[in-house]
Amino acid sequence: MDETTTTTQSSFHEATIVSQDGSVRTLKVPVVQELARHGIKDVPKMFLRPPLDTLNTCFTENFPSISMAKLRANDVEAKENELRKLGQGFGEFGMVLVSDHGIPLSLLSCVKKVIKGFFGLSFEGKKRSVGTYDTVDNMGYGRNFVKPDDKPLDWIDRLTMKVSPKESTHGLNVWPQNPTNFREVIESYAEKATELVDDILEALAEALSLDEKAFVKYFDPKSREINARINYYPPCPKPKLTMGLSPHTDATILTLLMQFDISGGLQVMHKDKNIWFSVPWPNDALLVNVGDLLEIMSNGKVQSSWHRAVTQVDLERFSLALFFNPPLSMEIEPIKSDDSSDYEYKKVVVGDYLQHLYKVSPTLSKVAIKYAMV
Ligand SMILES: O=C(O)CCC(=O)C(=O)O
Ligand SMILES: [Fe+2]
Repeated sequence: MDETTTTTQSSFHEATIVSQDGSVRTLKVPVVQELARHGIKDVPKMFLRPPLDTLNTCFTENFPSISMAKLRANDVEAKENELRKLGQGFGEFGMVLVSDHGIPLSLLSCVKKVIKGFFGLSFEGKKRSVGTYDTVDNMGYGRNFVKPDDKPLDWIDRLTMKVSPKESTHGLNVWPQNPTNFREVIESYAEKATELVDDILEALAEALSLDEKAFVKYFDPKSREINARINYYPPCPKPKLTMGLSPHTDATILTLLMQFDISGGLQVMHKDKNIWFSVPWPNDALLVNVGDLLEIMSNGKVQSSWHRAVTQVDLERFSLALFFNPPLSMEIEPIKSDDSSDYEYKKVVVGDYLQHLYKVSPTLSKVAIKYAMV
């Protein structure tokens, strides 16, 4: 039978719910892709929330954007200019768009193709393709984040995999088997993306007048953690009453995002203006997002972004996030520089910080980072 015709409206993800008192139970959550496929008009209550402030969202042509080609070239003046934009963008929004990134467009096309191949399968087909994830938290297809009882659920389907270190997936059936080249393609992309992220971290160190290796030295190629998450936001009949991805910061050093098929959806809070901005994301540009750990390491000179994804009526959207982290057992702290004497952040163990963030999430504003503040 055709894979795409075997779905039913009664497909569910199993979501683990942790209540305030610590008790744990499992909730069956409708698969939003299946709801959208069946053209539902009434969004189930568990996804509804008070009307969104979307009318207050700002649009700007001047969103921070850097050219990697200029940053990597030998033209001193052009490089200085990109370094300034990088530092400024990370300081104001906690993110910058990256053009001329050097990752072949043919590879980006392959990434889109395998992702669409997977999400084009029926629900049962997807489950068969990915196998089970019994021992890895938050990995796998479609599990929702662990949420307190009363919080509305996000309008999203997800697929999360460990990319690095490779041994960490040993024995687990963590990658889709269908499409057959899924893993190979995403790993090739992650390899190129890692070079890009290393270059950005070196550039950032230069922009902040730190030693060039100040950040990348935490990123030993053998031990660093890279997770990949595909976010799929199907069309939603009630965009003002739902959220694709609730406001959050990423528990990373950096996150690299690519998106398709449409450019709207991601919004970010401006640090001082306290207004949501829609990210004007050109085709084929990538987006690099500051996570909480880089905020700590830079002693607040760059800020992790407070961001969210909204839903849209007739449009579907995919994004692929690569989350870059040091090993969970590593300690990080603000990097000493000549001009800093006051440290606003303290030493934390990466894994402890991540656990803290997941424990307190979701929150209405950026509070998890306070755990790492003096
Ligand atoms: O869909 C997007 O653009 C944002 C995704 C995101 O914030 C995440 O995966 O952490
Ligand atoms: Fe995020």
